[in-house]
Amino acid sequence: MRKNILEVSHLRVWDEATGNVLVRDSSFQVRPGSCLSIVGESGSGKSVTCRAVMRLNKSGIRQSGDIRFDGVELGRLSEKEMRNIRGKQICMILQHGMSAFDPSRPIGVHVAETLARHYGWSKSEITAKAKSAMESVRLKDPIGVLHKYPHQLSGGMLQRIMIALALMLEPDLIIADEPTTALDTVSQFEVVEQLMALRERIGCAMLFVSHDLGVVGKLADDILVMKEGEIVERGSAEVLFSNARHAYTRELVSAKRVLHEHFTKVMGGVDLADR
Ligand SMILES: Nc1ncnc2c1ncn2[C@@H]1O[C@H](COP(=O)(O)OP(=O)(O)OP(=O)(O)O)[C@@H](O)[C@H]1O
Repeated sequence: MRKNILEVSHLRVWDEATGNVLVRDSSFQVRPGSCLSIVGESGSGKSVTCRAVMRLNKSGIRQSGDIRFDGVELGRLSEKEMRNIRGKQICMILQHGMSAFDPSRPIGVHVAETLARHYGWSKSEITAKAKSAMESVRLKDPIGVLHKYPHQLSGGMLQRIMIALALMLEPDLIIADEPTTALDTVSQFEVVEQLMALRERIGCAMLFVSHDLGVVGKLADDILVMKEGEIVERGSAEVLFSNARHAYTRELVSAKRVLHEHFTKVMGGVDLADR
């Protein structure tokens, strides 16, 4: 059997200024091609965990423990080596597309620079590949979109551009931190569909953070539940949804059911979650 693509052992993250521990002693693995979802209430340490893997927490935030990506201990890499891994081997899809793109430059410039940094493609090759990837995430008029600035596009469009970029970069791991939270319901479904298609096409693994268990149910093979910086439960999605052991997980699952029933009722009986 192939080794895990990501192995996190005894990750501890703390705020140097206050001494507050943000993640206590977190260990988990992601198998190649599988999706591990981290769920939990706001402030439980999900984003800090993702940023620790990417080594992107703010400078006052310290971390210890061992993070291995494809067998390589990321903590030992120089910042330059880490930059080569980010994007090409690990792609991050963030909650707000706006924060992922430079607001002062058209989207196409960002896309071209990212691709040129990792591949030696010519300008015309980049345009052709970007056009085809953007069409496959159902973005209309891709060339027009490449000329737009981030503020001229909707949140759902920016998320799909990030997914298109991941399609072109073909990373081994995608870290998606609440990629659907800021979107309206229709865009949420479109983005989840595209993330599922992306996994199918490039076979990448995924670390998927969300507090929306409906979305998690569509994507996750395995789930970690975090609370106050600690992993309080873990297991396969199937087992966790039907047979949660921890009271907190049961609360999450039943809150999801109530929301889901309410949603079905207000939609006049149409169950979008099962589309
Ligand atoms: N730059 C920072 N400086 C100090 N504390 C921070 C910083 N970033 C996050 N924290 C703290 O770390 C804890 C975990 O935050 P984190 O953003 O990981 O939570 P989360 O589970 O992702 O929540 P959400 O679902 O709201 O995004 C919180 O108590 C937060 O206040």
